[in-house]
Amino acid sequence: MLQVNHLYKSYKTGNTTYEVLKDVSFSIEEGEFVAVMGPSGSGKTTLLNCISCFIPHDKGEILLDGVNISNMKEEQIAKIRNEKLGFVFQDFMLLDGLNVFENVCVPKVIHQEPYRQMETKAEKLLKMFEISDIAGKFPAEISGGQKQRAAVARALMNNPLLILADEPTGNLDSRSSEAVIGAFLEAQKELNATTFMVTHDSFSASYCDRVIVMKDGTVYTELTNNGNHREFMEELLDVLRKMNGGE
Ligand SMILES: Nc1ncnc2c1ncn2[C@@H]1O[C@H](COP(=O)(O)OP(=O)(O)OP(=O)(O)O)[C@@H](O)[C@H]1O
Repeated sequence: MLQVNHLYKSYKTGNTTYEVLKDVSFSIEEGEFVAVMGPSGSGKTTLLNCISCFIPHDKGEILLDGVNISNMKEEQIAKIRNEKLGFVFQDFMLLDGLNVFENVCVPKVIHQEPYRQMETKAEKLLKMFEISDIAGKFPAEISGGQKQRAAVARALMNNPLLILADEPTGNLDSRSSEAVIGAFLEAQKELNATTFMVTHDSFSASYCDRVIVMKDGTVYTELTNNGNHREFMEELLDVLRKMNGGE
């Protein structure tokens, strides 16, 4: 589904060039839920922004369902973002003037989809994420966990090939985080959704199939979940501790 091959990205500040991604390679299969973790400054957001086509990379390639989306033209990028990718952000990015139902429908409105079709799909997603009862409420009237579940529903409206989530539980307490991770897992189970999530939260990451750990702009290691999320969380915490120089 997603293949990242020998990706390099640097930022220029004045005369200085900072290499942030250095030969990053990995792949994600269809239907996988994968997290990327690592210390602050290790390049996680930069990696996500390159895959999202928000910023160009210097070298290497990014293949989405076999199509090379590296450094495409602006129009093509917009099409990929609208049709192939779904986004979930740390601060929800819901539109304050629209209710939950309308927010979830936004991607379909952009596509000018017939109302009845759009309504059926939105209702299905709201039900799946247990937010049907708040469909008529506005973002200011609902909890953070409910906002993020609405954002996950919105990301799924166009049946994207890949959902990109940037710290989706970063602003949530542990109960709400669990509900949001539950929404990603439900999307995986019911819709075979593929999700790539940047997170600092080992608890959330421990529900993923795989975790890619980054350090200094490279892939430090990849860990696979054996199905026991408690054991996986211990394993993750252990690797992060060791990487940070503990023991
Ligand atoms: N636009 C930019 N211009 C210059 N340097 C940047 C820019 N964006 C990020 N950086 C630098 O690139 C490095 C990697 O940043 P990035 O945000 O990708 O790391 P991260 O792993 O996501 O960190 P965090 O966990 O703190 O969000 C950092 O040293 C950062 O200061």
